[in-house]
Amino acid sequence: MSKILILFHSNDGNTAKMAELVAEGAKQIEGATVRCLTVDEASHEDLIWCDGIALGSPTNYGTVSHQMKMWWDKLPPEGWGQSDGKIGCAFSSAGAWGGGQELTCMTLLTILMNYGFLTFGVTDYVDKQFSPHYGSICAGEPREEKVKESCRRLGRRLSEWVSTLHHGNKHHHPLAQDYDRFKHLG
Ligand SMILES: Cc1cc2nc3c(=O)[nH]c(=O)nc-3n(C[C@H](O)[C@H](O)[C@H](O)COP(=O)(O)O)c2cc1C
Repeated sequence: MSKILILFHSNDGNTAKMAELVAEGAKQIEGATVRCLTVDEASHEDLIWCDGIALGSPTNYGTVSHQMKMWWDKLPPEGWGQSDGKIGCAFSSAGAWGGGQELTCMTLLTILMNYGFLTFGVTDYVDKQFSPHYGSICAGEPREEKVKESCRRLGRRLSEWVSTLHHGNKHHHPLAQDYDRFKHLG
């Protein structure tokens, strides 16, 4: 069983909607159990529980929200070093395209790296000139199908990696999938 945690903060619901789509994608791989929790709902036990995490925050001044940072800052120090080798990825909503979403994703990934998570990007093109290379990003709420699919693909990829690397299911490796990952390339 792949244990997937979607952990997010959202002031106005946009990142929350992304989180639901990431969860939807994660469930596309058989054997995935998903917990989709806000920073107010999640505890350190959820972090210990998971094999893989998708971390989502609104972009606030080009970086993570203080609520997201606080969640990590308040973790018990003895939990540090317990997540080495787990898989991690990131997503963020900002007010505008180019509003700093990828900077936020990189900061989220940096937090995960500090905890020993193996972080990944997604090479797929989910639409023409549209890819979640450094994590799924969105301006406002996810409305367009390509944005929604980018969130689903991130979650699916997380489940694919967890199933492959943690449970030895080679048929779940991204390169073994039969959907067209680069249909829109070019
Ligand atoms: C304190 C604060 C700082 C913000 N900083 C940025 C920013 O740097 N770039 C941007 O494009 N939008 C910025 N925004 C807008 C939010 O990122 C945007 O509304 C986002 O969709 C909110 O996501 P949420 O609904 O999950 O809270 C900021 C909003 C707030 C409240």
